[in-house]
Amino acid sequence: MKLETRLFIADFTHLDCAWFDPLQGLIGESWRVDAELAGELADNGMLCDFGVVKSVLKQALDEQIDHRLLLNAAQAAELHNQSGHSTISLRNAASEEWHYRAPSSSFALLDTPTIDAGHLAATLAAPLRALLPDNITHLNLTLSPAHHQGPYRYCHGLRQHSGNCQRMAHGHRARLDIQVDGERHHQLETDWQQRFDGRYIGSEEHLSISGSRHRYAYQASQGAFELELPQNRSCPIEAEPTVEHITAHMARAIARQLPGRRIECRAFEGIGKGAHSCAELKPRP
Ligand SMILES: Nc1nc2c(c(=O)[nH]1)N=C([C@H](O)[C@H](O)COP(=O)(O)OP(=O)(O)OP(=O)(O)O)CN2
Repeated sequence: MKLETRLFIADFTHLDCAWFDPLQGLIGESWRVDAELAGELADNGMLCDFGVVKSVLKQALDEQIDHRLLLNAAQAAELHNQSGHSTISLRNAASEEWHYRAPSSSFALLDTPTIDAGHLAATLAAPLRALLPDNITHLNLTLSPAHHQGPYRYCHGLRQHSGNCQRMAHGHRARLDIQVDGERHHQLETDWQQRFDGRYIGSEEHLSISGSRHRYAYQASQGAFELELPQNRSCPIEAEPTVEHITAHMARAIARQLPGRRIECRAFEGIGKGAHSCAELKPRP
C-alpha cells in the first residue's frame, strides 16, 4: 500500500507588508499564512512537532518579510545602499513618483517577477523548508489576503513604536464598519475606504509640503525614515497614525459633518485586530 501523511497548520502567522503596484503605487497588504508539510514520520510518530514548525516558520517570516517593503527583482535592482540605509525611487503607470529612504532592514529583495501571494509563497518555500528537520521533504505555503481581498490597503509608520511598525513602508489591508445612530452607513464606509485606499496615512507632525508633493520624515530607534510621494496619495492626520488615532480621526470628522448623531467607527488593522471610536457633536442650543 502507498501511504502518505501530511501535516497542515492553518493561519500560523500574519504578514503586514507593503509593495509597489506598478498601476496603483505604494500599497499595504495583510496576508494570513498556512503551511502544509510532507516527509517521513520521525520515531515519535510525528512529521514535526506543531510547536517547532510554527515557531521556526513564524520567526523566519517575521525577520525576512513582515513589516518590510517587498521589492521584485527589477525594483530591487534600483535600490541604492549607503551606510546602512537604502533609497529607492518608484514610478507607477501614471508617472507618479515615490521616493523612500529607510534603514536597509526595511526592505525585502525577492527574486520574483512580480509581488503577489503566489510568487511570494513559491519563492519562500524552499529556504523555509531548509530550516526544518531533514525528514521534512516538502513545504507548501499559502498566503491569503485579509478580508477576502476587500476593501482598502494603506501604509503607515509609527515613529514611537519600538519594533518594526516604525517602518514607514509597511501597511495593512483593512476594512471598517461605520454606524450612525446604531445603523450601518454603507455610503460613509465606501467614502472612507476610498479615502484611505492606496494612501500613506501619516502624522501632520512629520509632514512638509512642497507644491504637489508630500514629504514625511522622522528619526526612530532603527534609523532615519523619509517618504516623499504625490499629495493625492497621502492622507495626513493630526496624530501618530495608530489604528486608534485613525478611527478617532474618522469618528471626529463624521461627527462634525452630522451634528447631533452618534457616530461609531470600527476599523481593522490587518487581521483580527483594530480599534473602535465613538463621537457625537452636541448641537448648539
Ligand atoms: N494599540 C496598537 N498597537 C499597535 C498598533 C496600533 O495601531 N495600535 N500598530 C502596530 C503596527 O502597525 C503593526 O503593523 C501591527 O503589528 P502586528 O502584526 O500586530 O505585530 P506582530 O508582528 O507582533 O503580530 P503578528 O501576530 O506576528 O502578526 C503595532 N501595535
